[in-house]
Amino acid sequence: MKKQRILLKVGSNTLTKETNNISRGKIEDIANQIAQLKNSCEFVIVSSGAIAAAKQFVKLESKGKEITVKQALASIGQPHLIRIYQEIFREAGLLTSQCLLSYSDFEKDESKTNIVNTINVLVANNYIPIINENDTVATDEIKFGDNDKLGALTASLLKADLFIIATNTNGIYTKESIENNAPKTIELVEDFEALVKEVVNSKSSHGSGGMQSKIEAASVAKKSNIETWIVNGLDDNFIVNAMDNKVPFTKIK
Ligand SMILES: Nc1ncnc2c1ncn2[C@@H]1O[C@H](COP(=O)(O)OP(=O)(O)O)[C@@H](O)[C@H]1O
Ligand SMILES: N[C@@H](CCC(=O)OP(=O)(O)O)C(=O)O
Repeated sequence: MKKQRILLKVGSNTLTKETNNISRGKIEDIANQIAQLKNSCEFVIVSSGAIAAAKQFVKLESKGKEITVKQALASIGQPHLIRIYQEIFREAGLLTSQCLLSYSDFEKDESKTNIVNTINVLVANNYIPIINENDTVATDEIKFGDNDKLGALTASLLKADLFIIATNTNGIYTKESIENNAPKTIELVEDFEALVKEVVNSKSSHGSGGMQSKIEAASVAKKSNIETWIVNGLDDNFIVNAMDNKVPFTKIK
């Protein structure tokens, strides 16, 4: 049986469980779910969290631009982040690798071919690629938003069967329900144009793109006929529970 290829995007908020530290418990939760699903699904992860990881260890002095400090923090935090993934995934019997990509790589045919070839070999050998933006050379993600678009571009390039975005809400809520303080999930999106009107102008403490960038990412995936699920990564077992329809989340077909 051909395995379902899933591109999982995990934001800083999910990884820190909205605290100031990377949550080993959350990474364990992700590892346990992947281990549980490994006979039917193959995973590629786009993970943020490099800057959040660095902030645990250092405070940088700088008279330079804020963006440059963030790039330096990402460089310090990325190896820590990967070390934590590697330690925890290994305990769950899973192998991991690191790939650092930037938007411009998706504009060059040769780079695209190299990305696909490398990742296919990794996956065929049961390695789980953990992708982040190469923040030293590119500032798109840390300046404009988050890894949502990187996740969507990667899902399209790798011909994923499903794109899962883990964030800190039960998917996309209706605007009216947010305003009434009783958030209600839009479970199935068919009218994409109407969806954009539901976005409210807020984002979470560690996140940067808000729901707008998730919707844009979903539209990139949709163009490649990939379904996007926006799920609450703060909950334990969020992937398996969404697959079993046990929790509210947004499905964008
Ligand atoms: N319609 C909506 N439904 C749910 N969340 C929304 C909506 N509109 C805006 N948001 C905001 O988007 C946030 C999630 O995006 P973001 O902060 O970038 O998180 P992440 O780090 O997971 O990428 C939510 O916490 C919420 O504040
Ligand atoms: N690439 C950087 C920043 C990415 C970022 O902020 O993304 P997200 O948490 O998805 O809103 C990092 O790993 O810290």
